[in-house]
Amino acid sequence: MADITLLPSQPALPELSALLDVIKEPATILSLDYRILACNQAYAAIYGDGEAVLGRTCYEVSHGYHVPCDQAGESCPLKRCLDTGQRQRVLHLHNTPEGEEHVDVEMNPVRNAEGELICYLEIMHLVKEARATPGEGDGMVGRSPAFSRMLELLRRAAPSDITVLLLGESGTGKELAARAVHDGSSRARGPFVTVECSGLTESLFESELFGHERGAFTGAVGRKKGLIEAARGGTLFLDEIGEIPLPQQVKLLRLIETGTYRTVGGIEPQHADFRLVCATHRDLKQQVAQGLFRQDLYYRISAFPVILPSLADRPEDLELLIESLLARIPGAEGISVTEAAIRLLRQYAFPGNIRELRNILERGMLLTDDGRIGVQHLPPECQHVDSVLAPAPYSGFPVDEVIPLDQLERYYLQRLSARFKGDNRSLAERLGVSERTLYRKLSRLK
Ligand SMILES: Nc1ncnc2c1ncn2[C@@H]1O[C@H](COP(=O)(O)OP(=O)(O)OP(=O)(O)O)[C@@H](O)[C@H]1O
Repeated sequence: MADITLLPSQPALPELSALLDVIKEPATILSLDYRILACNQAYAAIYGDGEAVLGRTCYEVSHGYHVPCDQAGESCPLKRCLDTGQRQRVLHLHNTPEGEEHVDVEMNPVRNAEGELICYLEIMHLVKEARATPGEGDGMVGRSPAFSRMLELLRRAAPSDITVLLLGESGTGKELAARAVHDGSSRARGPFVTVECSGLTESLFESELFGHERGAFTGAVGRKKGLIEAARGGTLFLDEIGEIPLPQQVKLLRLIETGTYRTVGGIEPQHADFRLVCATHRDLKQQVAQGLFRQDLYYRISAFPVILPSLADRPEDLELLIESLLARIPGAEGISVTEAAIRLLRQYAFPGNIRELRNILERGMLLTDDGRIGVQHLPPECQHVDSVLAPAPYSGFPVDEVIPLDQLERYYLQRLSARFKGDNRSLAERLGVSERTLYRKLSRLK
Protein backbone atom coordinates (compact mmCIF):
# COMPACT_ATOMS: atom_id res chain seq x y z
CA MET A 1 0.00 0.00 0.00
CA ALA A 2 1.33 3.44 -0.92
CA ASP A 3 2.32 5.90 1.81
CA ILE A 4 0.02 8.91 1.90
CA THR A 5 1.10 12.06 3.66
CA LEU A 6 -1.64 14.28 5.04
CA LEU A 7 -2.07 17.68 6.53
CA PRO A 8 -3.69 16.74 9.89
CA SER A 9 -6.05 19.72 9.97
CA GLN A 10 -8.18 18.56 6.99
CA PRO A 11 -11.23 16.63 8.29
CA ALA A 12 -12.33 14.90 5.03
CA LEU A 13 -8.85 13.93 4.06
CA PRO A 14 -8.48 10.42 5.49
CA GLU A 15 -11.36 9.15 3.33
CA LEU A 16 -10.19 11.04 0.27
CA SER A 17 -6.62 9.99 0.69
CA ALA A 18 -7.62 6.34 0.73
CA LEU A 19 -8.53 7.00 -2.89
CA LEU A 20 -4.95 7.97 -3.67
CA ASP A 21 -3.83 4.58 -2.41
CA VAL A 22 -5.29 2.77 -5.38
CA ILE A 23 -3.96 5.14 -8.02
CA LYS A 24 -0.68 3.98 -9.52
CA GLU A 25 0.16 7.28 -11.25
CA PRO A 26 1.19 10.44 -9.36
CA ALA A 27 -1.92 11.90 -7.72
CA THR A 28 -2.79 14.65 -5.25
CA ILE A 29 -5.74 16.12 -3.42
CA LEU A 30 -5.82 19.88 -4.02
CA SER A 31 -7.66 22.49 -1.99
CA LEU A 32 -9.82 25.09 -3.69
CA ASP A 33 -6.91 27.53 -3.40
CA TYR A 34 -4.46 25.26 -5.29
CA ARG A 35 -2.71 23.83 -2.20
CA ILE A 36 -1.54 20.24 -2.03
CA LEU A 37 -3.41 18.57 0.86
CA ALA A 38 -2.28 15.01 0.24
CA CYS A 39 -0.26 13.06 -2.28
CA ASN A 40 0.54 9.45 -3.06
CA GLN A 41 3.92 7.77 -3.19
CA ALA A 42 4.22 8.02 -6.99
CA TYR A 43 3.83 11.79 -6.72
CA ALA A 44 6.27 12.09 -3.84
CA ALA A 45 8.82 10.05 -5.81
CA ILE A 46 8.83 12.68 -8.57
CA TYR A 47 8.20 15.96 -6.79
CA GLY A 48 9.96 15.42 -3.48
CA ASP A 49 8.87 13.62 -0.33
CA GLY A 50 5.37 14.30 1.00
CA GLU A 51 6.42 16.67 3.78
CA ALA A 52 8.26 18.86 1.29
CA VAL A 53 5.25 19.43 -0.96
CA LEU A 54 2.29 19.49 1.45
CA GLY A 55 0.75 22.91 1.84
CA ARG A 56 2.54 24.27 -1.22
CA THR A 57 0.66 25.24 -4.37
CA CYS A 58 0.49 22.93 -7.38
CA TYR A 59 1.66 25.70 -9.74
CA GLU A 60 4.76 26.32 -7.68
CA VAL A 61 5.73 22.65 -7.34
CA SER A 62 4.98 21.69 -10.95
CA HIS A 63 6.08 24.83 -12.76
CA GLY A 64 8.02 27.05 -10.36
CA TYR A 65 5.35 29.74 -10.91
CA HIS A 66 4.28 32.27 -8.33
CA VAL A 67 0.83 32.61 -9.87
CA PRO A 68 -1.71 30.00 -11.05
CA CYS A 69 -1.10 28.66 -14.55
CA ASP A 70 -3.91 30.62 -16.20
CA GLN A 71 -2.29 33.84 -14.98
CA ALA A 72 1.05 32.67 -16.42
CA GLY A 73 -0.38 32.19 -19.91
CA GLU A 74 -1.19 28.47 -19.60
CA SER A 75 -4.46 26.62 -19.49
CA CYS A 76 -5.21 25.74 -15.83
CA PRO A 77 -7.15 22.48 -15.37
CA LEU A 78 -8.21 23.47 -11.84
CA LYS A 79 -9.70 26.76 -13.07
CA ARG A 80 -11.39 24.98 -15.97
CA CYS A 81 -12.77 22.41 -13.54
CA LEU A 82 -14.12 25.21 -11.34
CA ASP A 83 -15.70 27.01 -14.31
CA THR A 84 -17.34 23.96 -15.85
CA GLY A 85 -17.90 21.72 -12.80
CA GLN A 86 -16.61 18.86 -14.98
CA ARG A 87 -13.51 16.67 -15.09
CA GLN A 88 -10.78 18.31 -17.18
CA ARG A 89 -7.68 17.03 -18.97
CA VAL A 90 -4.86 19.31 -20.08
CA LEU A 91 -1.37 18.62 -21.40
CA HIS A 92 1.25 20.53 -19.39
CA LEU A 93 5.01 20.75 -19.12
CA HIS A 94 6.00 19.87 -15.53
CA ASN A 95 9.27 20.01 -13.63
CA THR A 96 10.59 16.53 -12.93
CA PRO A 97 14.01 15.31 -11.72
CA GLU A 98 14.86 14.72 -15.43
CA GLY A 99 13.93 18.29 -16.35
CA GLU A 100 10.67 19.46 -17.84
CA GLU A 101 8.45 16.73 -19.30
CA HIS A 102 4.98 16.48 -20.82
CA VAL A 103 2.28 15.46 -18.35
CA ASP A 104 -1.37 14.80 -19.12
CA VAL A 105 -3.10 16.37 -16.09
CA GLU A 106 -6.54 15.05 -15.13
CA MET A 107 -8.48 17.20 -12.66
CA ASN A 108 -11.60 15.78 -11.00
CA PRO A 109 -13.96 17.88 -8.87
CA VAL A 110 -14.79 16.33 -5.44
CA ARG A 111 -18.10 17.31 -3.84
CA ASN A 112 -19.63 16.73 -0.40
CA ALA A 113 -23.07 15.26 0.27
CA GLU A 114 -24.62 18.70 -0.29
CA GLY A 115 -23.04 18.89 -3.75
CA GLU A 116 -20.58 21.59 -2.76
CA LEU A 117 -17.15 21.49 -4.30
CA ILE A 118 -14.69 20.74 -1.48
CA CYS A 119 -11.44 19.88 -3.26
CA TYR A 120 -9.98 18.34 -6.40
CA LEU A 121 -8.44 14.97 -7.19
CA GLU A 122 -5.54 15.50 -9.58
CA ILE A 123 -4.03 12.54 -11.47
CA MET A 124 -0.94 12.98 -13.63
CA HIS A 125 -0.65 10.65 -16.58
CA LEU A 126 3.00 10.65 -17.59
CA VAL A 127 3.42 11.08 -21.35
CA LYS A 128 5.82 8.48 -22.70
CA GLU A 129 5.32 9.20 -26.40
CA ALA A 130 7.23 12.49 -26.43
CA ARG A 131 10.00 14.26 -24.56
CA ALA A 132 10.48 17.95 -23.83
CA THR A 133 14.18 17.60 -22.98
CA PRO A 134 16.98 16.09 -25.03
CA GLY A 135 17.62 12.51 -24.06
CA GLU A 136 18.00 8.96 -25.20
CA GLY A 137 15.44 7.08 -27.25
CA ASP A 138 13.99 7.67 -30.66
CA GLY A 139 10.53 9.11 -29.97
CA MET A 140 9.22 12.59 -30.70
CA VAL A 141 10.84 15.61 -29.10
CA GLY A 142 9.23 19.02 -28.75
CA ARG A 143 7.85 21.57 -26.32
CA SER A 144 6.52 24.41 -28.49
CA PRO A 145 2.80 25.28 -28.33
CA ALA A 146 2.29 23.94 -31.89
CA PHE A 147 3.94 20.63 -30.96
CA SER A 148 2.03 20.33 -27.67
CA ARG A 149 -1.31 20.90 -29.44
CA MET A 150 -0.51 18.10 -31.88
CA LEU A 151 0.63 15.80 -29.06
CA GLU A 152 -2.61 16.41 -27.17
CA LEU A 153 -4.64 15.37 -30.24
CA LEU A 154 -2.55 12.23 -30.73
CA ARG A 155 -3.05 11.28 -27.08
CA ARG A 156 -6.80 11.83 -27.31
CA ALA A 157 -7.06 9.58 -30.37
CA ALA A 158 -4.59 6.86 -29.34
CA PRO A 159 -6.63 4.82 -26.81
CA SER A 160 -9.62 4.40 -29.16
CA ASP A 161 -9.56 2.40 -32.40
CA ILE A 162 -10.43 5.47 -34.50
CA THR A 163 -8.65 5.87 -37.86
CA VAL A 164 -6.14 8.72 -37.63
CA LEU A 165 -5.07 10.76 -40.67
CA LEU A 166 -1.71 12.52 -40.23
CA LEU A 167 -1.30 15.57 -42.46
CA GLY A 168 2.02 17.33 -42.79
CA GLU A 169 4.88 18.30 -45.02
CA SER A 170 7.64 15.83 -45.72
CA GLY A 171 10.00 15.32 -42.78
CA THR A 172 7.64 16.66 -40.09
CA GLY A 173 7.64 13.35 -38.22
CA LYS A 174 4.50 11.60 -39.50
CA GLU A 175 6.00 8.14 -39.01
CA LEU A 176 7.02 8.99 -35.43
CA ALA A 177 3.52 10.36 -34.78
CA ALA A 178 1.96 7.17 -36.15
CA ARG A 179 4.16 5.19 -33.78
CA ALA A 180 3.07 7.38 -30.89
CA VAL A 181 -0.58 6.59 -31.68
CA HIS A 182 0.28 2.88 -31.72
CA ASP A 183 2.30 3.07 -28.48
CA GLY A 184 -0.55 4.88 -26.72
CA SER A 185 -3.16 2.34 -27.80
CA SER A 186 -4.36 -0.96 -26.37
CA ARG A 187 -2.59 -2.57 -29.35
CA ALA A 188 0.83 -1.30 -28.23
CA ARG A 189 2.05 -4.85 -27.61
CA GLY A 190 0.97 -5.87 -31.10
CA PRO A 191 2.93 -5.22 -34.30
CA PHE A 192 3.35 -1.81 -35.96
CA VAL A 193 3.52 -2.32 -39.72
CA THR A 194 4.39 0.46 -42.17
CA VAL A 195 3.30 0.32 -45.79
CA GLU A 196 5.11 2.81 -48.02
CA CYS A 197 2.33 3.41 -50.56
CA SER A 198 4.22 5.50 -53.09
CA GLY A 199 5.63 3.49 -55.95
CA LEU A 200 3.54 0.36 -55.35
CA THR A 201 2.24 -1.00 -58.67
CA GLU A 202 -1.23 -2.58 -58.78
CA SER A 203 0.04 -6.16 -58.63
CA LEU A 204 2.68 -5.36 -55.97
CA PHE A 205 0.09 -3.48 -53.89
CA GLU A 206 -2.16 -6.53 -53.76
CA SER A 207 0.50 -9.14 -53.12
CA GLU A 208 2.32 -6.99 -50.54
CA LEU A 209 -0.81 -6.01 -48.67
CA PHE A 210 -2.96 -9.14 -49.01
CA GLY A 211 -0.23 -11.76 -49.48
CA HIS A 212 -0.41 -14.53 -52.07
CA GLU A 213 -0.93 -18.26 -52.29
CA ARG A 214 1.57 -20.67 -53.76
CA GLY A 215 1.33 -20.66 -57.59
CA ALA A 216 -0.91 -17.54 -57.63
CA PHE A 217 1.27 -16.10 -60.39
CA THR A 218 4.52 -16.93 -62.16
CA GLY A 219 7.28 -16.85 -59.57
CA ALA A 220 4.97 -17.36 -56.58
CA VAL A 221 6.85 -20.46 -55.43
CA GLY A 222 5.47 -20.39 -51.89
CA ARG A 223 2.73 -18.82 -49.82
CA LYS A 224 3.59 -15.26 -48.78
CA LYS A 225 2.13 -13.56 -45.75
CA GLY A 226 0.72 -10.10 -46.53
CA LEU A 227 1.27 -6.95 -44.47
CA ILE A 228 -2.35 -7.01 -43.29
CA GLU A 229 -1.75 -10.41 -41.75
CA ALA A 230 1.55 -9.15 -40.30
CA ALA A 231 -0.34 -6.28 -38.63
CA ARG A 232 -2.86 -8.61 -36.95
CA GLY A 233 -3.63 -7.32 -33.44
CA GLY A 234 -1.59 -4.16 -34.06
CA THR A 235 -1.48 -1.03 -36.21
CA LEU A 236 -1.25 -0.71 -39.99
CA PHE A 237 0.38 2.56 -41.03
CA LEU A 238 -0.28 3.56 -44.64
CA ASP A 239 2.36 6.19 -45.39
CA GLU A 240 1.74 8.54 -48.36
CA ILE A 241 -1.79 7.26 -48.89
CA GLY A 242 -2.35 10.12 -51.36
CA GLU A 243 -0.06 8.32 -53.82
CA ILE A 244 -2.27 5.24 -54.18
CA PRO A 245 -3.69 5.06 -57.73
CA LEU A 246 -7.49 4.88 -58.14
CA PRO A 247 -7.79 1.13 -58.91
CA GLN A 248 -6.00 0.24 -55.66
CA GLN A 249 -8.08 2.75 -53.73
CA VAL A 250 -11.18 0.63 -54.51
CA LYS A 251 -9.50 -2.42 -52.99
CA LEU A 252 -8.46 -0.51 -49.92
CA LEU A 253 -11.96 0.87 -49.48
CA ARG A 254 -13.42 -2.63 -49.68
CA LEU A 255 -10.96 -3.83 -47.05
CA ILE A 256 -11.82 -0.96 -44.68
CA GLU A 257 -15.58 -1.31 -45.20
CA THR A 258 -15.86 -5.08 -44.86
CA GLY A 259 -12.87 -5.79 -42.63
CA THR A 260 -12.12 -8.74 -44.92
CA TYR A 261 -9.80 -9.42 -47.86
CA ARG A 262 -8.68 -12.24 -50.12
CA THR A 263 -5.06 -13.21 -50.62
CA VAL A 264 -3.94 -13.20 -54.27
CA GLY A 265 -4.93 -16.64 -55.60
CA GLY A 266 -6.93 -17.36 -52.44
CA ILE A 267 -10.63 -18.22 -52.26
CA GLU A 268 -11.58 -17.87 -48.61
CA PRO A 269 -12.12 -14.32 -47.30
CA GLN A 270 -9.74 -13.49 -44.45
CA HIS A 271 -10.63 -11.34 -41.45
CA ALA A 272 -8.42 -8.32 -40.89
CA ASP A 273 -7.66 -7.09 -37.36
CA PHE A 274 -5.70 -3.83 -37.34
CA ARG A 275 -6.01 -0.21 -36.34
CA LEU A 276 -5.50 2.08 -39.30
CA VAL A 277 -3.27 5.17 -39.29
CA CYS A 278 -2.70 6.99 -42.60
CA ALA A 279 -0.40 9.85 -43.55
CA THR A 280 0.06 12.16 -46.50
CA HIS A 281 1.82 15.37 -47.44
CA ARG A 282 -0.89 16.03 -50.06
CA ASP A 283 -4.07 18.06 -49.78
CA LEU A 284 -6.46 15.12 -50.02
CA LYS A 285 -9.57 17.31 -50.28
CA GLN A 286 -8.06 18.93 -53.34
CA GLN A 287 -7.17 15.49 -54.71
CA VAL A 288 -10.82 14.50 -54.25
CA ALA A 289 -11.96 17.65 -56.10
CA GLN A 290 -9.55 16.81 -58.93
CA GLY A 291 -10.87 13.24 -59.16
CA LEU A 292 -7.53 11.77 -58.05
CA PHE A 293 -8.72 10.41 -54.72
CA ARG A 294 -12.02 8.65 -54.02
CA GLN A 295 -14.36 10.70 -51.85
CA ASP A 296 -15.78 7.61 -50.09
CA LEU A 297 -12.25 6.49 -49.16
CA TYR A 298 -11.41 10.01 -47.99
CA TYR A 299 -14.36 9.99 -45.58
CA ARG A 300 -13.37 6.54 -44.35
CA ILE A 301 -9.83 7.56 -43.44
CA SER A 302 -10.32 11.13 -42.26
CA ALA A 303 -12.29 10.46 -39.07
CA PHE A 304 -9.56 12.05 -36.92
CA PRO A 305 -7.22 14.33 -38.87
CA VAL A 306 -4.11 15.65 -37.10
CA ILE A 307 -1.95 18.35 -38.67
CA LEU A 308 1.78 18.04 -37.98
CA PRO A 309 3.38 21.47 -37.62
CA SER A 310 6.25 22.26 -39.97
CA LEU A 311 9.58 23.10 -38.34
CA ALA A 312 9.02 26.75 -39.33
CA ASP A 313 5.81 26.68 -37.26
CA ARG A 314 7.69 25.56 -34.14
CA PRO A 315 10.83 27.74 -34.00
CA GLU A 316 10.93 27.35 -30.19
CA ASP A 317 11.90 23.69 -30.73
CA LEU A 318 14.91 24.27 -32.96
CA GLU A 319 17.61 24.08 -30.29
CA LEU A 320 15.96 21.18 -28.48
CA LEU A 321 15.77 19.28 -31.77
CA ILE A 322 19.41 20.04 -32.60
CA GLU A 323 20.52 18.70 -29.23
CA SER A 324 18.27 15.64 -29.46
CA LEU A 325 19.26 14.79 -33.03
CA LEU A 326 22.96 15.13 -32.17
CA ALA A 327 22.40 12.69 -29.31
CA ARG A 328 20.78 10.26 -31.75
CA ILE A 329 23.09 10.48 -34.77
CA PRO A 330 25.67 7.68 -34.49
CA GLY A 331 29.13 9.15 -33.89
CA ALA A 332 27.85 12.66 -33.03
CA GLU A 333 28.67 12.48 -29.30
CA GLY A 334 30.46 15.63 -28.23
CA ILE A 335 29.51 17.53 -31.41
CA SER A 336 27.91 20.96 -30.86
CA VAL A 337 26.62 23.82 -33.02
CA THR A 338 28.02 27.34 -32.57
CA GLU A 339 25.77 30.25 -31.54
CA ALA A 340 26.35 31.96 -34.91
CA ALA A 341 25.29 28.84 -36.82
CA ILE A 342 22.18 28.51 -34.64
CA ARG A 343 21.32 32.16 -35.37
CA LEU A 344 21.46 31.43 -39.11
CA LEU A 345 19.44 28.24 -38.75
CA ARG A 346 16.77 30.20 -36.86
CA GLN A 347 16.20 32.27 -39.96
CA TYR A 348 16.14 29.34 -42.38
CA ALA A 349 12.75 28.04 -43.61
CA PHE A 350 13.57 24.26 -43.57
CA PRO A 351 11.40 23.11 -46.47
CA GLY A 352 12.48 19.54 -45.64
CA ASN A 353 11.66 20.04 -41.95
CA ILE A 354 13.26 17.82 -39.30
CA ARG A 355 14.71 15.39 -41.81
CA GLU A 356 16.52 18.32 -43.46
CA LEU A 357 17.77 19.52 -40.07
CA ARG A 358 19.13 16.05 -39.41
CA ASN A 359 20.86 16.00 -42.81
CA ILE A 360 22.39 19.42 -42.13
CA LEU A 361 23.78 18.17 -38.81
CA GLU A 362 25.11 14.95 -40.32
CA ARG A 363 26.87 16.93 -43.06
CA GLY A 364 28.22 19.52 -40.60
CA MET A 365 29.53 16.77 -38.37
CA LEU A 366 31.67 15.43 -41.21
CA LEU A 367 32.97 18.87 -42.16
CA THR A 368 34.03 20.13 -38.75
CA ASP A 369 37.49 19.34 -37.42
CA ASP A 370 37.04 20.65 -33.89
CA GLY A 371 33.63 19.16 -33.05
CA ARG A 372 31.84 22.51 -33.44
CA ILE A 373 29.49 22.93 -36.41
CA GLY A 374 29.93 26.56 -37.48
CA VAL A 375 28.43 28.81 -40.14
CA GLN A 376 31.02 27.62 -42.67
CA HIS A 377 29.81 24.02 -42.21
CA LEU A 378 26.19 24.81 -43.08
CA PRO A 379 24.95 24.21 -46.65
CA PRO A 380 24.89 27.31 -48.92
CA GLU A 381 21.08 27.65 -48.81
CA CYS A 382 21.26 28.23 -45.04
CA GLN A 383 24.01 30.80 -45.40
CA HIS A 384 22.15 32.96 -47.93
CA VAL A 385 20.12 34.83 -45.37
CA ASP A 386 20.58 38.55 -46.05
CA SER A 387 22.69 39.86 -43.18
CA VAL A 388 21.36 43.42 -43.69
CA LEU A 389 17.87 42.24 -42.85
CA ALA A 390 16.86 42.16 -39.22
CA PRO A 391 16.05 38.71 -37.81
CA ALA A 392 12.62 37.49 -38.95
CA PRO A 393 10.56 38.63 -35.90
CA TYR A 394 11.61 42.25 -36.33
CA SER A 395 11.74 42.57 -40.12
CA GLY A 396 8.08 43.55 -40.64
CA PHE A 397 7.89 45.76 -37.54
CA PRO A 398 5.87 48.96 -38.11
CA VAL A 399 7.87 52.15 -37.55
CA ASP A 400 5.64 54.69 -39.25
CA GLU A 401 3.68 55.14 -36.05
CA VAL A 402 5.36 56.14 -32.78
CA ILE A 403 4.30 53.92 -29.88
CA PRO A 404 5.43 54.71 -26.29
CA LEU A 405 7.96 52.02 -25.37
CA ASP A 406 6.24 51.25 -22.08
CA GLN A 407 2.94 50.63 -23.88
CA LEU A 408 4.66 48.55 -26.52
CA GLU A 409 6.34 46.41 -23.88
CA ARG A 410 3.10 45.81 -22.03
CA TYR A 411 1.23 44.92 -25.22
CA TYR A 412 4.00 42.54 -26.26
CA LEU A 413 4.26 40.88 -22.84
CA GLN A 414 0.50 40.43 -22.62
CA ARG A 415 0.37 38.59 -25.94
CA LEU A 416 3.58 36.67 -25.31
CA SER A 417 2.65 35.43 -21.84
CA ALA A 418 -0.73 34.28 -23.16
CA ARG A 419 0.95 32.16 -25.83
CA PHE A 420 4.15 31.03 -24.13
CA LYS A 421 3.84 27.45 -22.90
CA GLY A 422 7.00 27.21 -20.80
CA ASP A 423 7.51 28.42 -17.26
CA ASN A 424 8.48 31.91 -16.24
CA ARG A 425 12.08 30.92 -15.73
CA SER A 426 12.51 29.94 -19.36
CA LEU A 427 10.48 32.93 -20.54
CA ALA A 428 12.73 35.27 -18.55
CA GLU A 429 15.78 33.53 -20.00
CA ARG A 430 14.48 33.93 -23.56
CA LEU A 431 13.69 37.58 -22.95
CA GLY A 432 17.13 38.19 -21.48
CA VAL A 433 15.82 39.50 -18.14
CA SER A 434 15.91 38.09 -14.63
CA GLU A 435 12.94 36.09 -13.37
CA ARG A 436 12.32 38.79 -10.76
CA THR A 437 12.15 41.50 -13.45
CA LEU A 438 9.74 39.40 -15.46
CA TYR A 439 7.43 38.93 -12.45
CA ARG A 440 7.47 42.65 -11.81
CA LYS A 441 6.55 43.37 -15.41
CA LEU A 442 3.86 40.67 -15.47
CA SER A 443 2.25 41.86 -12.26
CA ARG A 444 1.96 45.35 -13.77
CA LEU A 445 -0.23 43.85 -16.50
CA LYS A 446 -2.95 42.94 -14.02
N1 LIG B 1 9.49 15.49 -33.10
C1 LIG B 1 10.60 14.89 -33.50
N2 LIG B 1 11.60 14.72 -32.63
C2 LIG B 1 12.74 14.12 -33.02
N3 LIG B 1 12.99 13.67 -34.24
C3 LIG B 1 12.03 13.81 -35.15
C4 LIG B 1 10.78 14.42 -34.83
N4 LIG B 1 10.02 14.42 -35.93
C5 LIG B 1 10.75 13.84 -36.90
N5 LIG B 1 11.96 13.47 -36.45
C6 LIG B 1 13.02 12.82 -37.23
O1 LIG B 1 12.99 13.41 -38.54
C7 LIG B 1 13.12 12.42 -39.56
C8 LIG B 1 11.88 12.43 -40.44
O2 LIG B 1 10.77 11.95 -39.69
P1 LIG B 1 9.62 11.05 -40.35
O3 LIG B 1 10.20 10.04 -41.29
O4 LIG B 1 8.75 10.54 -39.25
O5 LIG B 1 8.88 12.20 -41.19
P2 LIG B 1 7.70 12.05 -42.23
O6 LIG B 1 6.81 13.21 -42.02
O7 LIG B 1 7.09 10.67 -42.12
O8 LIG B 1 8.45 12.22 -43.60
P3 LIG B 1 7.95 11.74 -45.07
O9 LIG B 1 6.61 12.38 -45.31
O10 LIG B 1 9.00 12.29 -45.98
O11 LIG B 1 7.89 10.24 -45.03
C9 LIG B 1 13.37 11.12 -38.84
O12 LIG B 1 14.76 10.94 -38.71
C10 LIG B 1 12.74 11.33 -37.48
O13 LIG B 1 13.35 10.52 -36.49
